[in-house]
Amino acid sequence: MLHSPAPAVAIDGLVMRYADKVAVDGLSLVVERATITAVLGPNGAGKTTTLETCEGYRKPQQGTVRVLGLDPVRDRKDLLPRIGVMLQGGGAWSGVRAMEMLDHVAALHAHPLDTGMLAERLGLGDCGRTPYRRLSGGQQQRLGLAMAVVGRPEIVFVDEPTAGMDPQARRTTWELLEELRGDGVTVVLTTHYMDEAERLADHIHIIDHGRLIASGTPLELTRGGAAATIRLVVTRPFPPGSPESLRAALGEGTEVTQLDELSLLVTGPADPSTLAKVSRWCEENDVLPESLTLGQRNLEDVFLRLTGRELAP
Ligand SMILES: Nc1ncnc2c1ncn2[C@@H]1O[C@H](COP(=O)(O)OP(=O)(O)OP(=O)(O)O)[C@@H](O)[C@H]1O
Repeated sequence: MLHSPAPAVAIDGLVMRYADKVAVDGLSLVVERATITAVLGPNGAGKTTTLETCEGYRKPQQGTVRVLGLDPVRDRKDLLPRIGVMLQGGGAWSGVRAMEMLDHVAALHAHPLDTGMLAERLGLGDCGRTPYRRLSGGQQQRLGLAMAVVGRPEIVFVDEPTAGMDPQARRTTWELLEELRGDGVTVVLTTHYMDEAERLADHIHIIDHGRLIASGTPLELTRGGAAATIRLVVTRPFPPGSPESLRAALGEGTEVTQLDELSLLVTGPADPSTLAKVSRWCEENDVLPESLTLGQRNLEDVFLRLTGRELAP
């Protein structure tokens, strides 16, 4: 009987603690091969710890982690040549020149990509002789990405790949990640940027407090029939209890989340009847709207609704 290959990543009941701080709290998720999968979550959600466990840098304290069907700690030797890792801090020595570093990493692999072409592709052609510590933040990020992919890995883990990059560099990075997927490589990335996840990812796992709180394609996560948003911004702070009272006024099928003291987000049908109810509620509560904006529900709203927090970097 033919067996289908193991998923790129299979995490089951992972628990990771630092002293008595629980960083990952019973996380289970699967990443299918040849996808771009985004792990989204606010600061401290446990994303980096989870990735480091997949990369074999940390041993699961509870639960199991499998990457390409292998145990990242026990089978490290077999797995290492098959995975690429882009670390948040870059991972290069400060005095080494950019191209020397890339060539050094390439030499560790049996069938590396052409480093000159890869550097050119990522816009690093002009800074090949620049010492690592003199590269801009965005250049260091791109070099980190080049180092992660130069060995033609089957799966690449990229932690916030475009943090600190200008828009042009972000686009180049996205194109490279899409090309890798096209070649059958699995890309697992963490990001704070909703637009990045929405634009790039085939599948998104949202984690918060070390737990999986939602999972799906960008479309699955953002759809919800006529679900849309109304953003109500007011001139004076809302009276206490406003979200609850507005929710009661709007009735079933709507969610109200307070964004800050001057703005509320209503998720639900943004139809004339809901709008009329919002303005009637304003009148009855002596609240003067500064703006009332309609929008389609996006990932940012989904995240906000699930966690009550914005996903600010
Ligand atoms: N080496 C460590 N020692 C102690 N606590 C740690 C350590 N590394 C992480 N933590 C804590 O564990 C929790 C999860 O951290 P982690 O870095 O995995 O989250 P994250 O989602 O990657 O955050 P960020 O988006 O800020 O990178 C946080 O509360 C963090 O403070």
